[in-house]
Amino acid sequence: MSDTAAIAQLESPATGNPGLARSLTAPGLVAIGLGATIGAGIFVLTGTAAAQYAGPALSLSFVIGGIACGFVGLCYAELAAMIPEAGSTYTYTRACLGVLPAWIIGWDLVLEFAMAAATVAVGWSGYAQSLAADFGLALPAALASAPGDGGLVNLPAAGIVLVLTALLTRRTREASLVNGLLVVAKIAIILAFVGVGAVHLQPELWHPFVPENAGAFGTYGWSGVFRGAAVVFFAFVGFETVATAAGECRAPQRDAPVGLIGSLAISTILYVAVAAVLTGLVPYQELDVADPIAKAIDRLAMPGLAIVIKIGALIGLTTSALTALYGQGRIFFAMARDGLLPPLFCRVDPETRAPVASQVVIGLFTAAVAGLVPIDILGELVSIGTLLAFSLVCGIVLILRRTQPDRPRPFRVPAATPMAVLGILSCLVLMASLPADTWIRLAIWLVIGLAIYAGYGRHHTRLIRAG
Ligand SMILES: NC(=[NH2+])NCCC[C@H](N)C(=O)O
Repeated sequence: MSDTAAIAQLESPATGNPGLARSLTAPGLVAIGLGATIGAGIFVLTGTAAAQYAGPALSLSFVIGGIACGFVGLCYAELAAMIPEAGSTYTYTRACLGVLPAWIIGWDLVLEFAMAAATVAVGWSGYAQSLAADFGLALPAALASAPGDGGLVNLPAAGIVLVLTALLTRRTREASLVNGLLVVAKIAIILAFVGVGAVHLQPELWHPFVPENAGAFGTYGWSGVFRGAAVVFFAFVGFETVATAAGECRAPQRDAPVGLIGSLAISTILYVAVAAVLTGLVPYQELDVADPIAKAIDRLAMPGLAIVIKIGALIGLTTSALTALYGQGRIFFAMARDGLLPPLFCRVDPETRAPVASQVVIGLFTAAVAGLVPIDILGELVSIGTLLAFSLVCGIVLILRRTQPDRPRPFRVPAATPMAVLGILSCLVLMASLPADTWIRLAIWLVIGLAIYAGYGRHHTRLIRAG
């Protein structure tokens, strides 16, 4: 569980609460960012992205993703420092554009959070099964993967979501220390992989660096590099969690951007290194597996290390899924308070002060998704949903510079107009690189959201505003 700031805010629903301790410094923010960010993207999706889209050029895909997030990160920093109710994209949209756009974005954020949690859970299941196999244990095939992947239900994926949900219904105050330790463990594992792998590299596997396009957009070639970037964009999702903690840092104008860009830079460097090592150890065509890092280590015939790495991956995936589930609870909390969702979602348990009912509903939904949908479909849906939210954040920065030029901005994006426009453009390019199916799924998701708004939110926000 990474962001204590968010927890504190949830525990005292009056947002902008003066009681929030301003205790976080830049390194603490960087740790929050890394805790929320490093997970299934690097441990799982790198495999398919290299095998199906980018080949060895996957490291370049990560560079592209990192640059796009850099523009967006600066925009987040400006909004986080400016709108003290810094919650999430939902809160910014609600404050700047009104109820309907806020609902659309809030609904879109379900992709970025609940669906991300489901994606990570499927990745967790892959590593857990791979670890169990090292000890001769295996699940019946029907319980090992989703229907689209040849099973009936992915039981470990659904199970981990339910376990984490149970955790989230409890008090989570001392979470930050634990988070710090887990982040260190996660990074140590990645560095160990990069270090050991670097010694055994077979550079000839990097040639050709950009494999020739196989005749369809996105299958290798430069379009494959961009599709790879759009798919592994998932790996960057979560760095913006730092923005939610801006209200708790000592000097937000300095620390928020350092925290955002710092955690982004560190994760980008780690990702590029992992992608390079991975594709230098295993022919990219063979990486189409649920546990690519483990597969690479298996080749080195170091069984001890393989087990350590798998455990490390499981730890990393657990924190990533936990923060995503937690963040979803918090977004629904804000939306329910505005009347866009039933009051159940902002009910806080008097004893644990956690939004218990809401976490349970979210947990059941997410567990079902994790049990039934294959990881590539989920990951791409998360990427497109997040890219949409990110481009909106850049747009809001631009709109507010027009409409509210005098509002105090403790942090200002340098060269705001070009930066925000570049942010929007890079998000759009990545979205455009995703398969048509993903666009259709996004459209269906948004239509369902609009129907719910018409049937529920529209009437209830009016009531709340009138009362
Ligand atoms: N707040 C979130 N949406 N968290 C999910 C983050 C997913 C993370 N980037 C990963 O690769 O596992």
